[in-house]
Amino acid sequence: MTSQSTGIAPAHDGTAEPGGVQHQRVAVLGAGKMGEALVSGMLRAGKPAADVLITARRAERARELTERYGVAAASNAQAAKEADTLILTVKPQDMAALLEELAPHVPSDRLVISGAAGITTAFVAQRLGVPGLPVVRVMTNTPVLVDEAMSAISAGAHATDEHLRRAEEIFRPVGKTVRVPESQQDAVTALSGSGPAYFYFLVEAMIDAGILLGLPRATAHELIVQSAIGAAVMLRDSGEHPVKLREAVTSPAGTTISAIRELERHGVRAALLAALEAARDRSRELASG
Ligand SMILES: NC(=O)C1=CN([C@@H]2O[C@H](COP(=O)(O)OP(=O)(O)OC[C@H]3O[C@@H](n4cnc5c(N)ncnc54)[C@H](OP(=O)(O)O)[C@@H]3O)[C@@H](O)[C@H]2O)C=CC1
Ligand SMILES: O=C(O)[C@@H]1CCC=N1
Repeated sequence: MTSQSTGIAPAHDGTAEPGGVQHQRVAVLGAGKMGEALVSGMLRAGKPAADVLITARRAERARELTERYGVAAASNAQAAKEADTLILTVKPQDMAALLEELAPHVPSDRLVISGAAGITTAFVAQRLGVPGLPVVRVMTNTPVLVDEAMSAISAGAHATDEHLRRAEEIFRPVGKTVRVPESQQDAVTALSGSGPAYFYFLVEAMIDAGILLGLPRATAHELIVQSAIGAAVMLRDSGEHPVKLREAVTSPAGTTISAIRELERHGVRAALLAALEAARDRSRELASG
């Protein structure tokens, strides 16, 4: 473990600060892609850099983040001591090792938020071994980078409404939040956690179709990306069911129905059902390594 330590200000007494939990110190443990996105989101939302800590496995990565965001880097043990809320953003496969390292250092008044696919709050609580420790599980997604994340939040055995609200305060500024029972988190991971990848995949395939039809790649890209944005905004803002929106595009004996017939003939709907089921199953497996 080569976690870095740079000068960390004295620990905050979060409760003594005006503004409540906004002023509590948050540590992002394992600040990779998602961890960095969360750090940048918290700072965009107005959290002072002095209230955010990061940990990284590589010194170079820690330095990169401290230079880019002005946040302090700490070892995992220091972060557990200094921060009120610990957000774990390591890969599921690295979670057991991180928890083993953290276990001797986590005081019982910390809130632990796990953002890893498949990792249950029970997995985290059992390995930390701190009686009564509140653990919250959150599945967010990469649009956290543009403040359009979908984050689903679940309480572990000792997490109260207040803990869920603290998690929401962190994730709401970077998008939408919903509360779900933890039993739904593997399905959530398959839908919204991985979801952006499916849309990128579709866009990529449609751009290829544009090439097949003889369009320049740049033109195909612009046409499809703007169509995706327009469709997404209509889905969000019209409140209409997607079937209704699709029917409005689909003229009798027109072009769209010819395309839909091919999508159905090639089993695209069935492929999506199977794909998301596979993602849900993989999420279930991740806690077992
Ligand atoms: N990417 C996505 O779209 C989404 C990811 N998630 C979840 O978020 C988590 C992170 O994913 P992502 O950001 O893509 O992954 P990354 O690999 O980019 O980030 C994880 C980071 O944790 C670091 N790390 C590993 N072990 C330790 C340790 N013991 N101490 C400190 N740092 C450590 C890694 O270091 P190193 O660089 O050396 O490997 C890496 O930088 C995963 O659990 C994933 O399931 C959730 C929703 C969406
Ligand atoms: O692919 C993964 O495992 C992660 C979790 C959800 C999105 N990306």
